[in-house]
Amino acid sequence: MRPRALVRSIVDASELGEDGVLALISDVLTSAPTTIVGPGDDCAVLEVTGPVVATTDVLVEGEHFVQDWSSPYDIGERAAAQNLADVAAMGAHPSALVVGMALPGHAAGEWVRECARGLADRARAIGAGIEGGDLTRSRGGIVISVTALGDLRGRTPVLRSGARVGDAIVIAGTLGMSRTGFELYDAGRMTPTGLAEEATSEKPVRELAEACAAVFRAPNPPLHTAIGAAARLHAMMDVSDGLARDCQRIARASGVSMCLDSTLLAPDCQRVAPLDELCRSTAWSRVLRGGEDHAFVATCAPDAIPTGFRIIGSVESASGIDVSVDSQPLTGPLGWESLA
Ligand SMILES: Nc1ncnc2c1ncn2[C@@H]1O[C@H](COP(=O)(O)OP(=O)(O)OP(=O)(O)O)[C@@H](O)[C@H]1O
Ligand SMILES: Cc1ncc(C[n+]2csc(CCOP(=O)(O)O)c2C)c(N)n1
Ligand SMILES: [Mg+2]
Repeated sequence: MRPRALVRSIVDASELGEDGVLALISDVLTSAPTTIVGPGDDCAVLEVTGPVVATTDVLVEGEHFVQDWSSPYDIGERAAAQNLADVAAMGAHPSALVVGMALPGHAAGEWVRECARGLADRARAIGAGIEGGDLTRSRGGIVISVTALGDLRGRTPVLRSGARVGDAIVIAGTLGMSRTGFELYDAGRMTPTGLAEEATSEKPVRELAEACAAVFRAPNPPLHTAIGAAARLHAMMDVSDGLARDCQRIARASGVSMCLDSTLLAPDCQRVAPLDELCRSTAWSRVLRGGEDHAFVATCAPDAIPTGFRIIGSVESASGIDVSVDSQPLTGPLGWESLA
């Protein structure tokens, strides 16, 4: 099992200095074989052919992760995963990550190394390198900013604006698990050593809670499934803010209505429902409005569902209602609102 405790004692970033921290993580940051100049110079130099996709996501301590809940390795994996999911959601192959870290002076060098290891392991698993970054001081909490680049390999990008009337709405990956994990941590029911003793004694429920907590700490979206399906998909995005909110983004970008079918989402609800008593919202709400599993929601011709995707609804002509469930408009918040 990975070390989950924050190791503060070894050597502080302020003692190590920028060059010292860089030296500490340099062997962890593996560059891709095709890279011309990796970490160490003013810029990386990458071999690129054709269009490049580019995306950035910023993770802020207290907003996106909490050190009491997540290990530095988890946080590195999460930072990589959510950027890799954005690249895959365009139908592109991730090729490079560039990582900025703002660290409080007391952050342990070992913390940074573990975080870098999480980043590098996830990047390597999909064939991408960590090609550079920046280290600076933060007088607040830790901030990690990841820029990801990807290669379309001759394909056209899969946009949010491509959904067509008559398409099926399809999904690959889990829904509601990250939100369930978040609610368990937030209520103090999930602790670094597992589900609090008094929460439940049923083993399957404990295992489910652990699985949801793991998805919250570091989601594992099916990147290969999304990239492999791209040629058949008309529109796609990764679900970061909630299924309903992200369907609304596709609806608005494509000028269509996204009609979800609750019976087709029932398996997702049933998966997380055993934890209802320990959560503050219902399984249905966690599935519909919870984000951060980074599942892929897409649309495609109903007779051409790609491997690894399943139908959850249909695309209909714009009715003034962006997202409906069983023909009823959704009321209340559709998902996470970052600046609220
Ligand atoms: N500060 C900014 N400057 C320029 N463009 C931005 C800025 N912030 C967001 N955007 C653009 O707005 C769009 C939506 O951004 P958003 O961060 O919501 O992406 P997302 O993939 O939907 O969500 P998430 O950040 O949860 O992955 C993206 O195309 C993004 O590049
Ligand atoms: C400590 C803590 N509190 C709440 C959440 C939930 N959360 C934060 S950002 C976000 C959506 C994407 O936002 P952005 O657009 O900022 O990337 C969600 C669902 C969390 N991960 N950690
Ligand atoms: Mg996205």
